[in-house]
Amino acid sequence: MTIELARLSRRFAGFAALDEVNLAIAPGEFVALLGPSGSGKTTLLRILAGLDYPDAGTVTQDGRDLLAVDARARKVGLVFQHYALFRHLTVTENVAFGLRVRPRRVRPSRAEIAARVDKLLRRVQLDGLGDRYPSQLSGGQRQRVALARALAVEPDLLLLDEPFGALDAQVRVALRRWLRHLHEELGLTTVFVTHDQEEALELADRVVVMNRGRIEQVGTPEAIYQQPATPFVCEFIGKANRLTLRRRNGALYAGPLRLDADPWPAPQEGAALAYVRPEHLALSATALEDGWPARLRHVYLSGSIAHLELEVEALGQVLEAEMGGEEAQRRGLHPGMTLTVQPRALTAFPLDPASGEPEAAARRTLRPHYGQATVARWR
Ligand SMILES: Nc1ncnc2c1ncn2[C@@H]1O[C@H](COP(=O)(O)OP(=O)(O)OP(=O)(O)O)[C@@H](O)[C@H]1O
Repeated sequence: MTIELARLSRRFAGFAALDEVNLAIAPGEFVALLGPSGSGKTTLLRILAGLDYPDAGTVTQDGRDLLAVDARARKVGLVFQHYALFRHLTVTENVAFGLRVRPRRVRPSRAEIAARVDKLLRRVQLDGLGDRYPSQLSGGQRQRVALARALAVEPDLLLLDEPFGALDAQVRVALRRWLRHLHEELGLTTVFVTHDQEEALELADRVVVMNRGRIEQVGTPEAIYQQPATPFVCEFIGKANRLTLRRRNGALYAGPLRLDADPWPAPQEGAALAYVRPEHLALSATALEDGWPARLRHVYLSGSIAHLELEVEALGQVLEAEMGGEEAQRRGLHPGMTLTVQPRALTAFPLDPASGEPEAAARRTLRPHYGQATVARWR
C-alpha cells in the first residue's frame, strides 16, 4: 500500500501552501511531517484525507489514483488536535459512530459493532469508561477515544494532526510512546503532523521537514539530526551555532582559525556558511593555538546538561556549548574564566558569489584536524 505524492501543489489566492512536493510513504511506515507554522503540513494531510484537493500533481496508492476516490471510501482514520468528539454521545457511541453510519450493505451487525468497540476500548486502555460522556474525561482520555474512533473503521492509513498538541508535557510523552506501540501492534501506516521536533524525532521512522510549502529533507531521525541537508534544517532541528567562514588560498577559515582545506571547486575565494552544534565544541582551560580564545559569560544547568555561553572575540559573536553538568562542576566552570574553543564537526555550505545565497547541494561535513595541542582537551 505505497502512497506516492508527485509534484503536488496547492495554492490559496496565489500563495503556495504546497509547492511541488514529492514523497513516497511505504506500508507500515510511521512518517512525521515536521515544520514551522504555515509550512503546509496540514494542507498535505487534508489532501491525503480527501478533505482538500491539489491544484497540480498526483496522489496514488499502489498506482491507483487516490484523488479520484471519495474521502469516505479512502479508508483513512483521522485525528485532529481539536477533533471534537460528539458531546451528546457516550464514549462507546462515539467509537461506534463510523460503523453505524455505514450503508446497510456494508454495516456490521449490532453485535459485531459492540464487540469491535469493546476490543478497541481495551486497546486504548479505556475499558470500563464506555458509558461516560466526553465532558467526563481528561484531555488525554478524549484523544484516546478520538483515536479509537479513527481505528474503528479499520483504516489503511492513520492521519494525525497534532493529536497531542493541547495536552500537558507528561501526558504527551506517555501518549506518544503508547501511540508508537499501537502503530507497531496493528501494523498501521501512520502520518503524523507536528511542529514539535522532539515528538517527531522520537516517534517516526522517517521525518519530513517542511518549510514554506516545500520539503527540505526526508530522512531517519538520526540522518535529519546528524546530516542536515539545508541551512533551514540546521537551524530548525536541534541547536546550532551559525558561523561565517572565509575561503582563502584553498583553505577555510573561521576568524583566524584554519579549519580545513577548501572542499569546493573554484573559485576558492569567497565565503561559506557553517553550523556547529553545541556538543561539537570542544573546550580546554589551557590556552591553545588551534582554537578560539573565549570568555565564559554564563553557565546554566538544564537537567544533566550544562549550557555554556562563550564570548568569542575573534569571531565577534557568542557561541553556545554544552557539557555534562557533573563535569562542568568538576572543572569548576564559572563566569569570567577564559577557555579555548575548538569546533570538531561542522556542516558547511558555500555562498554563491553572485547571489550570496548558500548552496545546499554543495553541503559538506567538516571534521577539522588540529595539531598536537588538542591532546589536552577536555572532551
Ligand atoms: N483554506 C485556506 N485558505 C487560505 N489559505 C490557507 C488555507 N488553508 C491553509 N492556508 C495557508 O496555507 C499555508 C499552509 O497552511 P497549513 O495549515 O498547511 O500549515 P501548517 O504547516 O499545518 O501550519 P500549522 O502548524 O500552523 O498548522 C498557511 O500560510 C495558511 O495560511
